[in-house]
Amino acid sequence: MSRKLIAANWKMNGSLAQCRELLPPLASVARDSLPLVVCPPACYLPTVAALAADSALQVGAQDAAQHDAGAYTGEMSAAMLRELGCQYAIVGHSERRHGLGETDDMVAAKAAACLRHGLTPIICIGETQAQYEAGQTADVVERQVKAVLARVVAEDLVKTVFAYEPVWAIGTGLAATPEQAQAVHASIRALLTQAGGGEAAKRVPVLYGGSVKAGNAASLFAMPDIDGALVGGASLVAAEMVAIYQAGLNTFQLD
Ligand SMILES: O=C[C@H](O)COP(=O)(O)O
Repeated sequence: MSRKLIAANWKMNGSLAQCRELLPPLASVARDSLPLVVCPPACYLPTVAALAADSALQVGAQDAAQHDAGAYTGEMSAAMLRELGCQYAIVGHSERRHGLGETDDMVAAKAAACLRHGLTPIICIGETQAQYEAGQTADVVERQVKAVLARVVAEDLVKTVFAYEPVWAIGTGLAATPEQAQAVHASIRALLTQAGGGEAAKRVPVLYGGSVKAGNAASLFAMPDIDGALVGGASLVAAEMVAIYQAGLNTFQLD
């Protein structure tokens, strides 16, 4: 299995009409050799799963509860998301960490809940602008990765995906340079090696997110430790998302 992967995070955008407009072009280009995961708002998951059904497209949620069931109004469990047709769930997106107060430990618990129910967690990590300017990127990323490692055993680590998303690059049009992102990705890979041995380092995709678009995707994908992208704004434009995916098909060495 290739460790490359590209995911679209629609955030709180879209409509039923947009699902019907955005899915067919993606379904027609998606290949098994490079997983393409669409993460719409939860209410559109059944529609997106139905539209993806006869293609190689895969479906992901934007969040998953840390608990399996109970009195947690508004939450959706990993098992429920599986029933809706999800194979993946994003956890720990910075908009939830910083906007909704999710802690490192909550994010790690969400990743563990996904793994208990056969969902692949796409675990987001990354420093804020203030942390970046204070030279704290390496420490922040290490702390966020280690919180996950404290809850996920090495055997399960190979079933995860990490996404490095510097908060200052999200939705700003100011992507990290390929070299900046590569340096952080290499440090994440080193942490995975320490925790899970060579197997985890070899198999866990480490995606980059933050202002990825058709124009910069290929240069990011050319870096040895950048295994794909978690795309926000550009994923709402079918032609952009198709072009980003095609940059992956053209740049990555796929099995
Ligand atoms: O999950 C996606 C990221 O937050 C990136 O968003 P963006 O591509 O709009 O910068």
